[in-house]
Amino acid sequence: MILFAAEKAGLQFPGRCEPVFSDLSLTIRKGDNLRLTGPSGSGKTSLMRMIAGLERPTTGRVLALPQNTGMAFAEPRLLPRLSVLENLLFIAPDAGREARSMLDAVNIPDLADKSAASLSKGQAQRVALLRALLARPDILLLDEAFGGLDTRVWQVVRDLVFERANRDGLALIEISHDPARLLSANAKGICLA
Ligand SMILES: Nc1ncnc2c1ncn2[C@@H]1O[C@H](COP(=O)(O)OP(=O)(O)OP(=O)(O)O)[C@@H](O)[C@H]1O
Repeated sequence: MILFAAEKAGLQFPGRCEPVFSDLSLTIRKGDNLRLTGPSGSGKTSLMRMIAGLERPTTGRVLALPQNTGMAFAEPRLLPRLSVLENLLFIAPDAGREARSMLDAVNIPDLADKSAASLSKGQAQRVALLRALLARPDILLLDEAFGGLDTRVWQVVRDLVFERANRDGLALIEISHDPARLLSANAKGICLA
């Protein structure tokens, strides 16, 4: 099943002489694992935003967009005035039981009622991932999302993502400058120059 397709897509921001990328044809199917690579400023995040439907190509065409995307970034972007659980229920109001069980799965069951503003970066990154998963995405987009995690916690996170990927067939798209922090060892690389 095709979740995203672009044909010869290019993206140029207003006021810029050069497009960020051009002539990019890409198809993402259910269950795919992709890694976006390329130097800083080459357009990895911009391409992710296009996959999520947040940027439109300025040349070429997008032929298919996913219905639901989940995104997590290096900066967790939680709502600081809400508790951890409230941040999760904001996305999925009826998923209280699932949210608590996911907090348990990533080793932070005691943080449910803590203020999001009081979390460490690694704790907040885990909550941001759970929020992305609770959106029931077809595609999970991870943009340097796990730099704050120690190896043991990172492995726990990886297990949860793959359990969901196997259950729901979600496609996984990752950006990480550190190959050791890629969840999928079998990800196909898309290199932006
Ligand atoms: N909204 C925007 N308006 C104008 N220029 C933008 C916008 N978003 C990104 N850019 C520019 O597009 C280029 C690609 O940015 P992007 O964040 O996609 O790169 P990246 O490969 O993800 O970089 P990094 O690895 O440093 O995170 C950069 O030159 C950036 O300044």
